[in-house]
Amino acid sequence: MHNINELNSILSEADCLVSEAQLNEALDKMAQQIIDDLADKQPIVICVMNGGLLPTGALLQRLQFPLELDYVHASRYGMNTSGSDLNWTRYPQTDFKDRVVLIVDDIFDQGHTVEAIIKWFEENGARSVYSATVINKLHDRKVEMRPDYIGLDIEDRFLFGYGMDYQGYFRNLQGIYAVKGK
Ligand SMILES: O=P(O)(O)OC[C@H]1O[C@H](OP(=O)(O)OP(=O)(O)O)[C@H](O)[C@@H]1O
Ligand SMILES: Nc1nc2[nH]cnc2c(=O)[nH]1
Repeated sequence: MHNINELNSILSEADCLVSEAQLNEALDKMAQQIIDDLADKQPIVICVMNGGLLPTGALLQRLQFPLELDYVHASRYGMNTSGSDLNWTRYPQTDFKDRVVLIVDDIFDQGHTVEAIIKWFEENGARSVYSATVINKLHDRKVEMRPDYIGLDIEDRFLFGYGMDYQGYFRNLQGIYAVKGK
């Protein structure tokens, strides 16, 4: 457990890059695009834990059509930050063979996570795989593909809030912050 005074000063000194209102506007636009494309496709929405939790909940509230929900946990950070191999600790339980799948995550940074998850679903029998991330971080260290639905482009800093953690904390914030000086 971290010192609460240190955590509070990280938050109070951080730069707020995206407000709750800006997040909601971006989520509304993403949801409308998803509705236009998938409302008649009975997709399986896949939340990529842990970061995808808030974005998935926010999108689901805006998607009032027939869909199913499942989640995966597949992570490269903390294990091997340079490679694209994922450490899967939870596979989906819903039968997605020949189904349309929508992957939802918080951030598309280098893109290895979303790219590898899409590939896994495609190789294991999904009919088609779409992807959505609230944040796209702007830099030139990325994989070639891009998510089908992106909320906001953000500068290349260490971010937290709205799914993203600072040392395990602050995933719950209704805004996106950058650590001071980073
Ligand atoms: O685009 P990339 O460079 O691959 O990075 C993005 C991934 O990193 C974070 O997850 P992380 O593996 O840290 O796990 P978490 O969701 O539990 O925080 C985030 O939630 C994305 O899944
Ligand atoms: N918390 C956090 N996780 C990430 N995973 C990939 N990029 C980031 C980031 O900027 N912040």
